Amino acid sequence: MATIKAAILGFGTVGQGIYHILNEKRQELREKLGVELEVAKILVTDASRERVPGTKHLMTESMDDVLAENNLQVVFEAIVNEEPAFTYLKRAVEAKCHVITANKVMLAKRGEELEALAKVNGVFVGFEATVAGGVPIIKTMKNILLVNEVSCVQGILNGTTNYILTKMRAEGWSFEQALREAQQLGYAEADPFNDVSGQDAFKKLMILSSLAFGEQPNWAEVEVIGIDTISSEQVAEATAQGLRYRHVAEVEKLEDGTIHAKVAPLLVNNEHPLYPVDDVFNAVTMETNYIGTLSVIGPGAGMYPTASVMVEDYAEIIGKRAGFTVTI
Ligand SMILES: NC(=O)C1=CN([C@@H]2O[C@H](COP(=O)(O)OP(=O)(O)OC[C@H]3O[C@@H](n4cnc5c(N)ncnc54)[C@H](OP(=O)(O)O)[C@@H]3O)[C@@H](O)[C@H]2O)C=CC1
Ligand SMILES: N[C@@H](CC=O)C(=O)O
Repeated sequence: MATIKAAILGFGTVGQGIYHILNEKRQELREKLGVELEVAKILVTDASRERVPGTKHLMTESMDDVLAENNLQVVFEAIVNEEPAFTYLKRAVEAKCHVITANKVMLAKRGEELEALAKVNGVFVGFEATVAGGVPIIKTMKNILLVNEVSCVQGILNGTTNYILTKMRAEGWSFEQALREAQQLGYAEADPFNDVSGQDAFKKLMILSSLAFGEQPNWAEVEVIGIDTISSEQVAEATAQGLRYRHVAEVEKLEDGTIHAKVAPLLVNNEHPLYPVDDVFNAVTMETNYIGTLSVIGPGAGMYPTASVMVEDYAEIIGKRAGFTVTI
């Protein structure tokens, strides 16, 4: 049986999740895909620290070392920020590797460039994990767009902020306490300012805009308001009135063809579809011309939901490459 060699860039919450799932599902993946997968290298900033027992020999701090691996075919990327992630993935694509990323900061800005480069090099870019964690919004939207036009996308795109708002309301926790817990659970970004300021939801919204409309609005013109201005008193007051705070991202194509986007907290009553969406859950609603209104809901962050969709991307890419659809 042929062996596919893979590298994992970043070995924090998401990177470790990928490693665990690949190990736990090794045999099933081998049976479904007809190939063996071997994790050959793991890139981190500090290779002296063994995060998972038995992985020290795979660790490196050098992308040159990763790309020097003979016959490397797949690169999973779970590091942070636009650079050096984009440069690493560009080099991987030029070396004819398929790339699968969770990095929405990089993809929102450089996704089109990366996909164009991948096309030229005959490889695929998997990016399901960049938006809404374990919610399969990218593949759902790609399918819908085969037939439909999407006019508007709205939803909760950040798990950390929804978790914080839920805990402040339902448990009476302070903002700080809820954020600390979200960090411990692996939901928050390395710099959680990106979550609470709305920047993380904004980057995800821009990825959805590219997919739905083939373009993004001018970033400077998008109003982005986080949840860091909402006090415990405001949450309690809303609850007393039967209302809940939700952090909502929305992008729509107007009749004149312009794209309008906004990220901001919204007070909703019990008739609003986002009212029951609690905890780390995300929800995305699309308005389409043939299907009508469609929503997908699920865990928006965390080790296993995120890593799962990345391994699903891997299975889909390997299947496509071999000319078949992977089925259960
Ligand atoms: N956590 C989640 O629920 C989700 C996260 N994501 C995205 O996935 C990515 C990873 O997130 P997460 O796992 O939570 O983050 P972590 O902070 O837990 O892990 C980041 C990892 O990347 C490594 N790293 C960072 N910069 C570099 C670099 N320049 N070179 C080599 N390695 C580097 C770190 O190395 P070291 O260990 O040495 O510090 C660490 O292992 C981010 O882009 C995030 O936005 C997407 C969906 C959900
Ligand atoms: N920090 C992000 C992680 C997933 O993208 C979030 O909380 O949604």
